[in-house]
Amino acid sequence: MASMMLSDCASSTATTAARILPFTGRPRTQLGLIKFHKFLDRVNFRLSIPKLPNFTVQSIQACTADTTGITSNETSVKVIDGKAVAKKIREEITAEVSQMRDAIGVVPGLAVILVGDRKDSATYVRNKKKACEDVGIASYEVRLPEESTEQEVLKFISDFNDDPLVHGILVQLPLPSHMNEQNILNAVSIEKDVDGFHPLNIGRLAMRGRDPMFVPCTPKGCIELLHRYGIGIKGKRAVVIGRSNIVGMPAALLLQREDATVSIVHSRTINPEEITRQADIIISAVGQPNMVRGSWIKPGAVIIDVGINPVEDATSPRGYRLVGDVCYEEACKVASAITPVPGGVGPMTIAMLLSNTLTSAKRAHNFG
Ligand SMILES: NC(=O)C1=CN([C@@H]2O[C@H](COP(=O)(O)OP(=O)(O)OC[C@H]3O[C@@H](n4cnc5c(N)ncnc54)[C@H](OP(=O)(O)O)[C@@H]3O)[C@@H](O)[C@H]2O)C=CC1
Ligand SMILES: Nc1nc(=O)c2c([nH]1)NC[C@@H]1CN(c3ccc(C(=O)N[C@@H](CCC(=O)O)C(=O)O)cc3)C=[N+]21
Repeated sequence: MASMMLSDCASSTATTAARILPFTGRPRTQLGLIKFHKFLDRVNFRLSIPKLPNFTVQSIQACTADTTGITSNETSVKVIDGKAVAKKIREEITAEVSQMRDAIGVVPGLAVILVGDRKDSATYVRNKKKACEDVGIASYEVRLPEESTEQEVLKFISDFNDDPLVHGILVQLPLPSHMNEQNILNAVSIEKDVDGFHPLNIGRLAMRGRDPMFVPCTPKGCIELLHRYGIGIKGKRAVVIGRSNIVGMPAALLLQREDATVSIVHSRTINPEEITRQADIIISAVGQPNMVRGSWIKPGAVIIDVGINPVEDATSPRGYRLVGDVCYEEACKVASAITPVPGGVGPMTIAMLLSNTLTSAKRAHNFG
């Protein structure tokens, strides 16, 4: 296994570099089965999560500084500030939550189920819980050990489905490999499916004239960014790179609903560069640092970079930093607008989760 530094795409001349991936080996800590939400108000339950995740290192292709042939527009690129937009949305949600509480004495509730002890998942769940607290949404959290059974997870889902205090249920992905993800996602009531991953919600998203109860948070956040920055979608050529159930596929469906003409690039696509270069709007959700180079981008295109890739960085206090799928420095020379990583789509995903939970509570109580 290689163990080298990943360099910035603007400065590296190396052909391979190190990529840091979440540790997927056997967990070191085993936690008992805890039905946490019943005790939430009384028990201050904390896990000790080390700051640094465990990593494995993989070889990847690095970017180089070679931008020959790229039309430069470095002075005019707009950085799409997802962090700032997400903050504004959270403020809007805070106001609505307090209105609802004052008017009918109800606060929205989000239940999060985390199975196993992946450090990245634990961090995401902690961030979601903190975001709920900040806007006044009640959060109920269940942490189950890696070796829990599917039946145990299904039982918690069933209890949350029946719990009137819970308006949204999120099962953190990925699940341990011995569990059937489909069975688990199917079990979430579509009225509480704030992730929008239930097949009925996805199916409705795909159909003309039908509306899902919820739209998946990350793709919804991407579209929300385009809207709030006044970037038109109708009639535009859009390319989505990646076709996962949670990001790429629903992002393509949403763009199509917004009247874009959509192409999807995946791992079997022949000549992805040529297809991507036709796009006015690129949404990349691949998980490969620096895959989308300056030469893949049509001058003036808008880039939404969903990728969150930890790469080694000895100069960072954490020993790593996050980069997207797009070679940011090269893209800035060609694109008209781009989301940074971090601070782009990530904070929007959490804001959309809060928004979906609020919508669910309003619907359940016929409020607003
Ligand atoms: N910002 C946010 O809020 C979020 C960020 N993410 C990040 O987004 C990225 C993608 O996540 P996710 O969709 O869950 O990942 P998946 O691994 O589930 O899917 C990756 C997709 O990328 C495609 N792909 C892989 N390699 C290539 C390649 N070389 N060329 C073209 N396509 C390729 C795969 O194709 P195929 O289908 O053929 O295998 C697949 O469709 C990750 O970095 C993840 O961390 C994810 C969720 C939320
Ligand atoms: N059921 C389920 N729903 C999800 O929505 C879901 C999931 N499972 N599994 C994992 C992915 C990943 N995901 C992210 C959310 C926020 C950030 C985020 O806020 N990122 C910050 C950086 C955070 C940091 O610095 O570590 C940013 O981009 O600025 C990233 C990634 C949601 N996911």
